[in-house]
Amino acid sequence: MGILQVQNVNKSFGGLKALNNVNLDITEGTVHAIIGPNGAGKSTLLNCFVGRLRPDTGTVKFNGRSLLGLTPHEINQVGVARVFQTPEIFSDLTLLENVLIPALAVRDGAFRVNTWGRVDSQADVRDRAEALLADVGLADKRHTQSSSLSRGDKRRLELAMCLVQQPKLVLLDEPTAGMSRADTNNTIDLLARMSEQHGVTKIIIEHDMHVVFSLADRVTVFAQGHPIVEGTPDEIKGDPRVQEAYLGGAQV
Ligand SMILES: Nc1ncnc2c1ncn2[C@@H]1O[C@H](COP(=O)(O)OP(=O)(O)OP(=O)(O)O)[C@@H](O)[C@H]1O
Repeated sequence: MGILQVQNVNKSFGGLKALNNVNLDITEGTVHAIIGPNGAGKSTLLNCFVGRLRPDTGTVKFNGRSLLGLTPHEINQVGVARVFQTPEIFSDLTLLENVLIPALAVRDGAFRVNTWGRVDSQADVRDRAEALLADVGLADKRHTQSSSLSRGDKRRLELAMCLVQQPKLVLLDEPTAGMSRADTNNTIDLLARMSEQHGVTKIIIEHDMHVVFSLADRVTVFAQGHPIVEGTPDEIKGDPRVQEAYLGGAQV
């Protein structure tokens, strides 16, 4: 049984069927990429995993437990974390403070102002936050205000904010969108190292095939709200159904 099981999920917006009978089984410890042309339903699916959208029908189970009806915070608490396309960080706070907030929130159930006052005495949480900032290459900047970071560094910070929660499943929405090739390659290296060190299961939505083929163990290709092909990167490369789905768009 996979760590995440999606069965017969449908989601419509008015007359538009964004997800059409989706079945997916994500194996624990793997990197699973979801690709497909614009409008194929990838983000809608991710939103159903994190409680931002509720499917019209079907089930989404994480470690055998239904996620449907849970709030985004509750889903976070059971071990599912999401890294957004646009980093969601607190610009006025330092990098270390940014990493401490989700660490304390996940430990205490919610972030409370009176908890903040005791942060310095929370050696375990602080040590973990500092270690993760070092992991993502931001140790030197830990006392810097986050608003001054480059886009690439902001994404690295968000990754540390995600991993400090010790999630079992991480959902990454276009982790290299808008990055230079050099920053993209650094992010690929970082994500690969994260898989080795933390063994976290990852679902990646990505348009950049270089990223997909560098990181993914399995790939599911979506078209018009439905998974049309699933396999290893080698299996889906050159599959005529995939080429057809993109209609001459991204070369797979
Ligand atoms: N909140 C919404 N209300 C109405 N239609 C929506 C909503 N969210 C998504 N859609 C539509 O559902 C379809 C699937 O969109 P979705 O964003 O899931 O695709 P995607 O594969 O993530 O695309 P992209 O790669 O461009 O991000 C699209 O036709 C989109 O316009």
